[in-house]
Amino acid sequence: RAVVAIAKQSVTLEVLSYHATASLEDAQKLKALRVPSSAHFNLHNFAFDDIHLHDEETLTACIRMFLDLDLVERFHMDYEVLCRWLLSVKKNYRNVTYHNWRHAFNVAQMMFSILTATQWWNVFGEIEVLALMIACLCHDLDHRGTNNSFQIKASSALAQLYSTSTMEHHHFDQCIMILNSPGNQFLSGLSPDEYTRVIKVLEDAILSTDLAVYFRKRGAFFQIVEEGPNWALEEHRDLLRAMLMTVCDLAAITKPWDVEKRVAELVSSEFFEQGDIERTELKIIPIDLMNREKEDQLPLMQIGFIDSICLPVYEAFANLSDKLQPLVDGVQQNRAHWLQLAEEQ
Ligand SMILES: CCCOc1ccc(S(=O)(=O)N2CCN(C)CC2)cc1-c1nc(CC)cc(=O)[nH]1
Ligand SMILES: [Zn+2]
Repeated sequence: RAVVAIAKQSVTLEVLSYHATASLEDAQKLKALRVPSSAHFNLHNFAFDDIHLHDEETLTACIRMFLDLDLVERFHMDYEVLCRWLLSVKKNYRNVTYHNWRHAFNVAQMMFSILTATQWWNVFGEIEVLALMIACLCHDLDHRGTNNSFQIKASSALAQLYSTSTMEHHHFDQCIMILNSPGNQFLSGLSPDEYTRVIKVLEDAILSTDLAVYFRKRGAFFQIVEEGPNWALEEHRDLLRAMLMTVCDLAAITKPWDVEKRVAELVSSEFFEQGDIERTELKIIPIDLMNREKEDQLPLMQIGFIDSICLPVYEAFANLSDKLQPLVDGVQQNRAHWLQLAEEQ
């Protein structure tokens, strides 16, 4: 009887772990695919738009970024395990309106294009580049389309676990769960010290995607940028990585108007969906940001978002590298579009 019980339990665990990670068959299919060049995907372009890519192509594009950053060779990655890990990460994003796999993929592409355009992959080093790319792909894992304040208001299981940066702690948790899952351990070629370092940088990077953390840290960052040349010093490195995560996370605001307009539509829909749940299930009136009845205020809210959150950090980065000036120009152009819409109201 004991044997049967153990057999049953292992089946249950297998089903659970199956649920959380991709199958070997799917990994072998991805492994067999050709991986087009970064030029084919337009991956070095700040104006990159994923809309024309099929899901499979987003995965081969991720492989292309890891290959071009020389991460596969340098960290002796087993190619099939890398494929399985990418599939598992994608599988652990829910089908929510905005915070889905496509958002994570776009954030990773922006990190790739910034690190290469500025040559900052040299400043950060291979371990930190590896950690930043993993962080971008994993930074919103298992997002439910609701924000931190909703978790607290709904006293969700996640809010019981983490009282601050609730979602971001959960995203990091999910990231570690996948990295430790059988068949997904694509970092097994790293030395123990290298692995420890990657996980530390990874945790800080994912946690810094909480805008509350960005607000807390950005003053010190702007000061360093003001002071001049020694922004690249080791002691400022973690602050730089934290700000870089925000820049990549919010990068839709820098994109050509047709992209920004489409993404803003997704962001507002997800906010309104949360507002609907707050109204029906939590019996509270949602804040304007999440209130469908205040939809007409959206252009003005975007202008406030641009002026108070976006422009300061994109301008600071453009001061560090003029290669990033196109990002500031993109934000300015979108600001003009939102202002035009606000004036038409
Ligand atoms: C597009 C629908 C309206 O979108 C917004 C409305 C208001 C503000 S806000 O700066 O006033 N502020 C941000 C901090 N919150 C805590 C309180 C509200 C931001 C956005 C917004 N956020 C994102 C990031 C997910 C992307 C984006 O495009 N727009
Ligand atoms: Zn995000």
